[in-house]
Amino acid sequence: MLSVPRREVTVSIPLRRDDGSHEVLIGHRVQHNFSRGPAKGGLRYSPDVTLDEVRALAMWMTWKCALLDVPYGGAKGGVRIDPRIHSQAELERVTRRYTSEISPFIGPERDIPAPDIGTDERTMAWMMDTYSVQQGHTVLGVTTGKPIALGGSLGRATATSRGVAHIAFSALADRGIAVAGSTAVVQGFGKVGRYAARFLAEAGMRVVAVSDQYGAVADEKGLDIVSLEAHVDATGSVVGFLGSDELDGVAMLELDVDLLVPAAVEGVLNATNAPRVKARVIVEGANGPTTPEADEIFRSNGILVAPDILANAGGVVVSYFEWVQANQAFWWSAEEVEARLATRMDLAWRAVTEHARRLGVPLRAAATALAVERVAQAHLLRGLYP
Ligand SMILES: NC(=O)C1=CN([C@@H]2O[C@H](COP(=O)(O)OP(=O)(O)OC[C@H]3O[C@@H](n4cnc5c(N)ncnc54)[C@H](OP(=O)(O)O)[C@@H]3O)[C@@H](O)[C@H]2O)C=CC1
Ligand SMILES: O=C(O)CCC(=O)C(=O)O
Repeated sequence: MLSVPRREVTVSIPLRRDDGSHEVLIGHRVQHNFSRGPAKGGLRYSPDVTLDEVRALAMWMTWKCALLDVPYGGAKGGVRIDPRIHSQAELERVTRRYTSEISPFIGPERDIPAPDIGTDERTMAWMMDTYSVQQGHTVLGVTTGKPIALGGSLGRATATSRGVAHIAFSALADRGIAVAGSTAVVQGFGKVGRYAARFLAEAGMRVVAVSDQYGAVADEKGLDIVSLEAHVDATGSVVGFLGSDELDGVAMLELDVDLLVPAAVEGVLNATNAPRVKARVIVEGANGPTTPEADEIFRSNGILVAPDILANAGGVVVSYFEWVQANQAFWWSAEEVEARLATRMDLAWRAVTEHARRLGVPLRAAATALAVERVAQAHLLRGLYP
């Protein structure tokens, strides 16, 4: 039961473009597991989305939620669309139609979407509104990652990156590397990469290179992340940042640094480039950035890899906090959110490293084993054929 999704929904989404033409898009929502509670996971807008990718991402959500002990199963959604070539009005129409199509399967007690690649708090607001209109009343708990003014939680926008930074500091300490003065590279400058770079720099690390889809920029003295954020807001890319050197985004992954944070897409660390990766520690901000072949190479080369289901779990932890707050209509301070997030990340880091030592396996195997055990236990306690 754990090796296959419990439910998969594929929908056709007719879109009227602003110029009057029409196209039909494909969307998916895969619910991998409900044993520990409602399904939970992001919604991705990307031209590369496939059902198989969404299946894998949904399964990772199940393990992530179990590892961090949030009371959810796992799900993921995807629409095959390039959000960069569509207007806001078109994206709104797509989001509303996709939500209508999947609305029998979502809800605060069923499945709770959140942002992922290519979606944001506005997408979650449209989804919440569409679902609420169908229900006849406002249902704040149907999505997370919403705007603060509409039932979002303080700290959700930065939560994944805070968790990544938290795990990065623990992993560097594990390798005896002092945070202040050490070097880092961050791939991806979106919702996760941008704040991860900011938090690493704030802690005194030299972030020597970052990238996006258009290329990479580098500065061996350490990039000024606050100015870089302003440049990205103004131009839409890291490329062309004043005073930086241009670099190939793939070659950037092979720089000799203490920490590498892939925070973009799957499979970027693979059998081809893994033998050339020189980072001492890799902390997976993205889901699935390392292929199994690369993982094996990192293991034999002594590189410590903090796996995605641990390293990027801060987002779903604060999504859980948002859902709890929305369902109770009682809001926490940013300090409360961040303190609770730090406690959970710390507990998970300790549990995984202790399990890894006990079993004599890498962190990914230990994290997965712990998570699968928890889900299997819940599944069996409900009865073999629930
Ligand atoms: N958002 C969240 O809370 C969570 C996200 N994740 C995972 O983190 C990863 C990033 O998600 P998120 O930040 O939300 O997504 P965003 O869409 O906000 O950002 C994605 C970033 O990756 C860049 N990118 C895409 N392809 C490449 C490439 N080939 N090389 C370099 N950069 C690239 C994009 O570039 P450009 O800006 O040019 O488009 C963008 O900067 C995904 O794997 C996601 O599943 C995991 C847990 C939670
Ligand atoms: O916040 C959430 O519910 C899920 C975030 C997500 O998609 C992920 O962790 O990969």
